[in-house]
Amino acid sequence: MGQTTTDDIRIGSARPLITPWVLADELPLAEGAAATVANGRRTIEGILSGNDPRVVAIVGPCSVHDPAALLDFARQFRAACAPMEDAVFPVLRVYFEKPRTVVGWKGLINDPDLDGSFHINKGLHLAREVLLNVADIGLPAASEFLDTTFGQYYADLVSFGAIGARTVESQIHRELASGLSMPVGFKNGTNGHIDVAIDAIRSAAHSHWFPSLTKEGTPAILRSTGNPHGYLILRGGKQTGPNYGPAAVQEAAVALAEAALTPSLIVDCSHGNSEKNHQRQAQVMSSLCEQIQTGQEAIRGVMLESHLVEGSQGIGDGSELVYGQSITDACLSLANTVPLLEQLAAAVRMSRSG
Ligand SMILES: O=C[C@H](O)[C@H](O)COP(=O)(O)O
Ligand SMILES: C=C(OP(=O)(O)O)C(=O)O
Repeated sequence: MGQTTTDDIRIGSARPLITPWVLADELPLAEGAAATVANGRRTIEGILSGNDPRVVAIVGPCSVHDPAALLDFARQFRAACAPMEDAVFPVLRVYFEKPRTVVGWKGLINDPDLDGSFHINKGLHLAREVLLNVADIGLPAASEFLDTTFGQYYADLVSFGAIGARTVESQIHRELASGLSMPVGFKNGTNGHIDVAIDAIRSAAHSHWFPSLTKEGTPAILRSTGNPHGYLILRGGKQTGPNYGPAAVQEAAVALAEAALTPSLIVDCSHGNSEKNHQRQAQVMSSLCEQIQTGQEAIRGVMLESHLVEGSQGIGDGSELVYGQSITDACLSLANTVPLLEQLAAAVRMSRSG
């Protein structure tokens, strides 16, 4: 009789994973792109820490599934924002990792062919390539870090990181954020409570020791120095409902100040704040503009889910998709997003002049 098996009983198969070093060697970061990333980080930090009067606008599809459509969006978004750059700093939402409520497509890295073939090495290549192209267009990128090691493959190309509502309470994500090189936004929890995000900002500001991967792919214990640029993102939630209104924003600003943090936050117009109706993002933006105009200084950033084509579509087998339409959360079209950004720019200008 053989030895009783106790290990890897539920691991069906394994494939080799490329190392971050090999990927960066194949897709290196050139000086021009590095400058775009670094300038983006610096500007976002300046705005969120209250030293730059502009507002950060993080805009783009819920998820990237078609790199060509994302880059098409990026070029049009950049051009549309050019006349507003005195008031609104544009950042492209470039999300590759999707946290699912139960199950579903988990993003371009996990399943780049959209068909359950899970070619993760291909997904990592595509993600890095997309981010290099976005930097070449001249836009800083924002992305959610979900897997705690994937950042090693592409974080050098990201100007703003997000920790999502489903992982904000997770210690390993707080450790990860403590070592990230860019400012990081922490969403309130899916129930809407902001205390967990404030705890996360405080935790990530500290140094941590945690296991990860070196660029060469070796397991290592890393020591972070702590991230002083953690910010709250209000996204509404199931128990509290939306939290973009004047009372909720003021309450959040007070809670940040009480925790000895900069009373500066970002409002996500989508998710719990739109109650998953993408068109309601316009209502959220109107309220934010009114608050900015009437002197609410805590609102330093907004997030909008937007793509070339309004709405969303089912993924099917991935072969018959409408170009430029989301396959995860429904988005506003870029055409319907630009007037909201113009409204925001006008509110920012007005608040500064008065
Ligand atoms: O942002 C995207 C979604 O809201 C998030 O991934 C959860 O999606 P799901 O509830 O459809 O799984
Ligand atoms: C999943 C997301 O948001 P949240 O964590 O707020 O649900 C997202 O922004 O893609």
